Amino acid sequence: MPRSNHYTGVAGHSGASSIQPVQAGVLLVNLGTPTAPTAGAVRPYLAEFLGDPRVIDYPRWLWWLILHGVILRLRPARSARAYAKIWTAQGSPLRFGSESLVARLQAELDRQQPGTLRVALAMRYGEPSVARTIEQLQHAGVRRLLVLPLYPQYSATSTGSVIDAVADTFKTMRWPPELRIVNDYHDDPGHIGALAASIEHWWAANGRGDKLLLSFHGIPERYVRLGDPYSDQCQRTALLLRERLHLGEDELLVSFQSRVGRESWLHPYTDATVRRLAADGVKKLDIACPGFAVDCLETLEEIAMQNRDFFLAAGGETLRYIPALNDSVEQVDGLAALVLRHVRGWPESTG
Ligand SMILES: C=CC1=C(C)c2cc3[nH]c(cc4nc(cc5[nH]c(cc1n2)c(C)c5CCC(=O)O)C(CCC(=O)O)=C4C)c(C)c3C=C
Ligand SMILES: [Fe+2]
Ligand SMILES: [Fe+2]
Repeated sequence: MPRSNHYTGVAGHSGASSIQPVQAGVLLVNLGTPTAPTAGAVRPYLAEFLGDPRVIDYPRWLWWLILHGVILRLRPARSARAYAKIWTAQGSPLRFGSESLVARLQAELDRQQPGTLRVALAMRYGEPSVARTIEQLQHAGVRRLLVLPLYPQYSATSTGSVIDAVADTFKTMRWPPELRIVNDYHDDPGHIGALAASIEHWWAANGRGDKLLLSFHGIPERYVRLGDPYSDQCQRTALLLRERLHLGEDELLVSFQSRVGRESWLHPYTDATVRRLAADGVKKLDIACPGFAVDCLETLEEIAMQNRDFFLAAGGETLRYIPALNDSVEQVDGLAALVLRHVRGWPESTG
């Protein structure tokens, strides 16, 4: 393949003069979501997501056979039924929640530092893609790019994959912008403060359960053995949050959800934990999912519906899901502070 055909030219940069000088682009990246709650729309989404070697690292030929021969025949219909339960008039919660967060973050950054930062949203899988969004920022004159994956805890399967997508895009550009990538913000004081405030506000409005369970998305334990810091970062977030909320060790628990496949994933599993708590006599259980910046299938369906049913069936009385930070003032303020810290030192001119 002639490499030169892949490069996007610098022509797009000429757009810079027609708008206010933009100092830096801020690219928020979330996972991505199907375009409709149907098997036909879920299949290509799952094919891209589960075809990513960062997510599933089996030998390509073997995994290709399993993925296309078995999983993509069965899972799309099942996942579509789950998506249908949380789909709204505005579409997928992950998508409109992320869009609203980006709009509010732009407004807040404009208020604090008028005209200097341009915020955009990309999805790791599906649209708007990382490649197309970076190219649009480049066309708008952005010569400095801060990438902020919306994953508070680093995992190679999530954040690492966003880094791949950015690197792949840069490979196609003749004149890529300067680059900074936030690896994680699991212990960022603004973020911990935002989580604590949102849980406290929710308790003030709705009362408090007997225990608070923090459920994080799981990953295979093998990935942690290979050096993924995800598990440590989840535990650290939980500890910092427990201290901020002044809770005892037995009042706040951690578990891991959304296991896929046969390998052993991070323990304890959320479904086994809610059943055990009910069996131990816990009647009112509150669950929050601090690893998810925005509500999505994994929180609204898996936690608020499926795990609620498990808890009630095992003898619990009420399981209440405390919403993600979404586009709240707490999240917007926390991320605005994080962004301003990370762009510090980038000079005024657009280069
Ligand atoms: C099979 C391997 C998977 C790994 C590893 C994994 C890690 C991981 N995922 C998130 C965040 C989200 N995952 C979401 C959905 C989802 N996750 C997997 C599989 C793995 N995730 C699948 C197959 C799906 C699709 C739904 C399904 O069929 O069950 C979502 C929600 C998307 C939405 O549209 O609402 C998020 C968000 C993280 C943070 C992570 C590693 C830490
Ligand atoms: Fe996932
Ligand atoms: Fe799930």
